[in-house]
Amino acid sequence: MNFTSGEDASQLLSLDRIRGQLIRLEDTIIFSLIERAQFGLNEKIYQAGAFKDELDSQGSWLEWFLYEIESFHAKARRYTSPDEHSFTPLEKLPKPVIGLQAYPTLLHDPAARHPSVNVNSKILDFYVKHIVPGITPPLDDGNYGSAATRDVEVLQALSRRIHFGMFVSESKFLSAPQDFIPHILSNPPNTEALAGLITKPEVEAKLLIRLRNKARVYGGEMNADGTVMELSDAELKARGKIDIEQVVGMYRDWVIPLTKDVEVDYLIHRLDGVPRSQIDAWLGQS
Ligand SMILES: O=C(O)C(=O)C[C@]1(C(=O)O)C=C[C@@H](O)C=C1
Repeated sequence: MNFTSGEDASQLLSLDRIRGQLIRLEDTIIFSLIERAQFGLNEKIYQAGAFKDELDSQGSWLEWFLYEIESFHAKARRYTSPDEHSFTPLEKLPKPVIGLQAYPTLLHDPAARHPSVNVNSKILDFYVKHIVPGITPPLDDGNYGSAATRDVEVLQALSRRIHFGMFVSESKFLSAPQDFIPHILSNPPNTEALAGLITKPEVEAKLLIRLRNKARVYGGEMNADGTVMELSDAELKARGKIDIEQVVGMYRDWVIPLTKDVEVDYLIHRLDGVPRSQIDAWLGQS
């Protein structure tokens, strides 16, 4: 999201605007999966300690890549942007070399910074265990650097998409705080009721249809003369471009559920530090 476009918080937090970002990120995610799918699985790059002599580390080759790339990006202040979350713990990364940009305050700070809304370790886990083996042939082709470079790109895009749940949640909360407050204040917070309030089945259904169509178009092929080749989903998969079912399944089973977890985890802490007078004013709106 361009946070410094000069628009005010209510414009930036419009649900249509945020959903537009989620739709745009679908393109990034599908293209980066297509890029990764060119290479073999290269299982070794995900195994802890497989390169311990070369890297002097017990972590995996991919974790080393994340650390090195994120170290550079941290210097360029990437992780000071409210929609960016590093996979490497922030305290292990270098400080930005230039001053911080002034971002508008869109999120409730204590909720946005709460550790429970950072789901990067879950993203890394499902991506390595379920997505990479689903989209790549089970080969070791030695392209360890190329494969890990693409992995980092997919992971960064997935992380942005899923943590955008905080903006979705803030937008929904501000449009009807009186609906959320009783469930946040109940002891323990009523996570089921909160999940019910943020879930929009019709939006999810449209997303999965759109995603299938996008994956088919972006993974499609043309002849050298530019004519579009009519290929079935199975033929596309056989050509090794992208497995459409894997893309749709990844969103259905992981991306949407984790986005909802982020939304609910953010809401649970949405009233931390908020004065009682403000809560009463919100409740009085009903
Ligand atoms: O668009 C929303 O309202 C969202 O909360 C995002 C999202 C998604 O992950 O795409 C998640 C939950 C809703 O059920 C619908 C869609």
